[in-house]
Amino acid sequence: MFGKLKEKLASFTKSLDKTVEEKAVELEEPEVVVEEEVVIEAAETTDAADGSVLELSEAETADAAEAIAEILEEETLETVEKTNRDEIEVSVEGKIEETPSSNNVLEMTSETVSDSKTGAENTERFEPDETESEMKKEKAGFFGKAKALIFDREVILDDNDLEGPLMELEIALLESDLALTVTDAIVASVREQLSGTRKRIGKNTGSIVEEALKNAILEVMSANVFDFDEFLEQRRGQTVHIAFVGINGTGKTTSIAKIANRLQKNGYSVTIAAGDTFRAGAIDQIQIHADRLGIKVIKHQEGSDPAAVIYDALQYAKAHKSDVLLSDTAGRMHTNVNLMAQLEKICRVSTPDLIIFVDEATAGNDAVERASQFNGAVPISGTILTKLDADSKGGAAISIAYITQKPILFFGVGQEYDDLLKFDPEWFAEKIFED
Ligand SMILES: Nc1nc2c(ncn2[C@@H]2O[C@H](COP(=O)(O)OP(=O)(O)OP(=O)(O)O)[C@@H](O)[C@H]2O)c(=O)[nH]1
Repeated sequence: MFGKLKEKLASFTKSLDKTVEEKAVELEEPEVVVEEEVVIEAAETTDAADGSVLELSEAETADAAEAIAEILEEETLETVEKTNRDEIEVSVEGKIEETPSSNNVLEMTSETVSDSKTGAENTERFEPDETESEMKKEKAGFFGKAKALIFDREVILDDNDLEGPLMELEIALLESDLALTVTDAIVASVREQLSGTRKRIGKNTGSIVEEALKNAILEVMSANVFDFDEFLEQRRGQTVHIAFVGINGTGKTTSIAKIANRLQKNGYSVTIAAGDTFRAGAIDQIQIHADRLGIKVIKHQEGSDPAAVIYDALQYAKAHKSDVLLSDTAGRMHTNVNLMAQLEKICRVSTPDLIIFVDEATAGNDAVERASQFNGAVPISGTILTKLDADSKGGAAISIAYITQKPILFFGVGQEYDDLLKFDPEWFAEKIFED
């Protein structure tokens, strides 16, 4: 899902990660953030038989080796060369080995680094007459500090650093069918979050960029978040009328069937109004779904006044204490003035509690434009975006709530009745960043 958008966002994060990495500085006086006990415990519990080899987990050893490698500056090596003490070799295969030094020169290879940090303090620590257990603790303490050095870094990005990557982000979003205003809002939010502020980044540079982008997307997608289930729950005992509007063929009828199925599973009784009297076969189509689900359909002849059908259906639903009435309407182009006027009439006569706009995610910016136009004609309560399972770029899903200032309610993700996901901005944001 959202393959192309993911790809483009990943390219932006990668490019900015590189800048972050380049600008990251180690903190001069790091706090010891590593739990030393963990290292001590690992070392003590896996002592080799001869007592000279301490086993660490692979990850800890890799971290320790990386940490030590980082802090072994030339100057440090010189200091160590001067000290007459035991050497500690850390190999990336997972062992810390104490080896009595045959001479006082330390060798560093890509696989092996030697403990040194700063001379005097460590010279004292590794005196040969210390007990083994004390030595282990000291080593662990050293690794803790060494790791802290590497893990505790920070970065400050300025506008110059962000300019190139943010331009890349803007293009990526526009190419993913995001509306211009939404793109601008996301770029501005990312800039605001990253520019000028000190960011502690620890070891993982990637997370701050991804986090900023995720926050920005969440911000624009969370317009007037509305809980459909809660809305219905608060109205139990009344007949809630929900009308579905949109253009032709976007999945309105199928979405009505999916919602009906979901409502029934949640214990609501449902009636359907066959309000698409315009398209040949539309009444039969909704009837087929209703038969499968065991739902009563109120219908008139093809070509009759849809407002009248829906009005009748509402009276029926109320009289039969149906919890929810779902009204289908004919698909119409948002540009067709007469049909949009007819839609206004339907909504005036039957006063729906919710008007749900249905469009397909694959339509990208067109869907956003249509949502905006429908919302101008009748006050939509929210959107169902269908066909997210098809190759949508993801832009419409991000833009539509921001442009209409009405929430996305559900995503259609297939042709089966259960292929309906309740919208959750967090889920969406996770989805576009998952591997
Ligand atoms: N892949 C996929 N197909 C869907 C989804 N929702 C609907 N469809 C398919 O889209 C096609 C059109 O769906 P309809 O429900 O007939 O669309 P409509 O908006 O009612 O069409 P009109 O009656 O012409 O206004 C059908 O083949 C559906 O099975 C979805 O979420 N994913």
